[in-house]
Amino acid sequence: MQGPRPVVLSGPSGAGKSTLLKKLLKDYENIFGFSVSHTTRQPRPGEVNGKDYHFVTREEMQKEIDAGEFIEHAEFSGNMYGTSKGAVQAVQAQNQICVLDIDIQGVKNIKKTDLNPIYISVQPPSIDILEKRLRDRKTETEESLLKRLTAARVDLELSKEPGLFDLVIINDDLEKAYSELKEVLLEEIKKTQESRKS
Ligand SMILES: Nc1nc2c(ncn2[C@@H]2O[C@H](COP(=O)(O)OP(=O)(O)O)[C@@H](O)[C@H]2O)c(=O)[nH]1
Ligand SMILES: Nc1ncnc2c1ncn2[C@@H]1O[C@H](COP(=O)(O)OP(=O)(O)O)[C@@H](O)[C@H]1O
Repeated sequence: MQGPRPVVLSGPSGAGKSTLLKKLLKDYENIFGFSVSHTTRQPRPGEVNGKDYHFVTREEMQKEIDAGEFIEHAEFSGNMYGTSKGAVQAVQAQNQICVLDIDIQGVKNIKKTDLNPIYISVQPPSIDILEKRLRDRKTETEESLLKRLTAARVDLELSKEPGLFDLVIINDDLEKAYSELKEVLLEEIKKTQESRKS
């Protein structure tokens, strides 16, 4: 595949993936581009259709999956999520580093493709801290919060598989976690900046 290597950010819901990603996209506006996933979950206040997600019905999404338009898709906490070929192509067409925010099933399925990204797992310091962050975020009902915590335990267990991730970032202090993220991406950032000059 042409262009810079994509980046996969995975890890439990509430671990801080979106927070880290937003910082990265803000600091390196032209370097990184977000792969906008499809989902059947309801938008949260402030989320923008086409920017945070493509919000679709289950029927619409299944139709596109059947038509072969998705690189990967998964069921998470009662909703469908997936990366369309178009989402990745839109970023790569800009010669930007494509960043995907996907769950661990997505990671396993992306491994079967030729995308060849850098795999990073963002993890909380503990399950208790994760629960507090998810509660404080105030985006979930009690039911979806409990589902996310169950999925988080599974995620943390499966993430121990040797070689699954190139890097595990424990997101305790946000600035420290962000520095670790930038550090691992430095080479790709430099390459992309260089290619802009020539
Ligand atoms: N496999 C897969 N997972 C996704 C995709 N988009 C988002 N996810 C994952 O779905 C989970 C739930 O995402 P979301 O509902 O936005 O909740 P949040 O992570 O708590 O903000 C997270 O683990 C995301 O990484 C996708 O396209 N494919
Ligand atoms: N290092 C951190 N310390 C304290 N709170 C954090 C930290 N990182 C993220 N948060 C907060 O935790 C919540 C979950 O983070 P978020 O980025 O939404 O996680 P994810 O995208 O992985 O679901 C958010 O309210 C966010 O502001």
